[in-house]
Amino acid sequence: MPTMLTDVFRGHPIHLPHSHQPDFTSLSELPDSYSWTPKDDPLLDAAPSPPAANENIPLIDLNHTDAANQIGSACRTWGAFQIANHGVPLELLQGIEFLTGSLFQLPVQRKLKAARAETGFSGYGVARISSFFNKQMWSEGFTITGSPLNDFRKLWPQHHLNNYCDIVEEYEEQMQKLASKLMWLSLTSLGVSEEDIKWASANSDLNWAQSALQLNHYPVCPEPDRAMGLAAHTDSTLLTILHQNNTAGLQVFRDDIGWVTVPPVQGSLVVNVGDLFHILSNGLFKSVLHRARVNQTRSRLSVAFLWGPQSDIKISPVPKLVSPVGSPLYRSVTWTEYLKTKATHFNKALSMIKNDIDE
Ligand SMILES: C=C1C[C@]23C[C@@]1(O)CC[C@H]2[C@@]12CCC[C@@](C)(C(=O)O1)[C@H]2[C@@H]3C(=O)O
Ligand SMILES: O=C(O)CCC(=O)C(=O)O
Ligand SMILES: [Fe+2]
Repeated sequence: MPTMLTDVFRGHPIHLPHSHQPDFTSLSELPDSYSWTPKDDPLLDAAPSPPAANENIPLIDLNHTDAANQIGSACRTWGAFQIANHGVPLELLQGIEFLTGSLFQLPVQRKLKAARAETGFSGYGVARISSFFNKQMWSEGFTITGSPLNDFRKLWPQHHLNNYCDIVEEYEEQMQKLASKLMWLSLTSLGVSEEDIKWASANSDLNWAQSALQLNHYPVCPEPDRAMGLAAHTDSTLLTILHQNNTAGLQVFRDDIGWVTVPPVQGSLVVNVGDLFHILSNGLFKSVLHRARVNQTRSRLSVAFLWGPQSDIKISPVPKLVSPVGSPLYRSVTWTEYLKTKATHFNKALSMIKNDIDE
């Protein structure tokens, strides 16, 4: 029986101060515990230098005949891109955004009834990565995997439940199909076909994949320049698909440029390459470092669909992408093993599974 995502953190309790979650709306000044300096995050002020300030991740039309190459190129240079004409109905994006908004509008005491347990996976709370930082993040989150019914029951009266569960189910189904399509488009650009990765066959019913939804809320903040919504991290996924509301905040990092803000484009979705796709592509696709900043006048919502393989699937560099004389850059790893490594070593997880290669 493969481990499900719900079991991943069983042996890895993380003490997270959910119960200290403030009522953000009541704070008119930024408490010191929320004020970040470069000591708390060395990349904090890596701003784009003026000549590069106009650079941005590409917006790719999925109906374009050259979409596969454009996606491949974006995965290599940015590790992120936006997509239009992705086929996910606008009403569904509006539906999940409405659900997310109404969840975070609930009083803190109600949200805490569905708090994520220390060894648990789903529910309400601060970001899992909070334990790696001295300062707190100006955000709250809600993680869902599988049916959200049990958690939603703790939040809402019966008459909302069917509708909200249907939205989540439909959203996950659409995202699942889209993620598989995007993975195959980007692999095609590298000359990799289904023959090369049998477990991920595009024609299978996606039984090999599993996912989680991360709902994020970044409340209005009295001093946004000193606060941090979600600290810099890479996702552990193959791919992450993100819907953001119409408030900017997501930033991606490029070594040669610095932090670049991803502007919200109505109806489009942001796609991030995660660590497992970086491994699968033998380092050709970049798992992108990203973070979320906050805003003084507008609150921000985002919904991240975190997508990876079932827990018994070993991910390793596709042999075709390892040069005939070279060796794979990474050892093989399952998503579960990787999430556990990440839960202990955070942003060092990827380098921990790197092979030692003699130059
Ligand atoms: C499957 C997962 C990926 C994730 C950890 C999680 O168990 C569920 C939440 C995900 C998330 C979202 C915010 C950033 C992140 C680093 C975190 O702390 O929780 C990611 C995790 C990840 O991709 O490693
Ligand atoms: O809110 C955002 O834009 C980023 C969210 C994110 O990175 C995540 O949930 O993993
Ligand atoms: Fe992320």
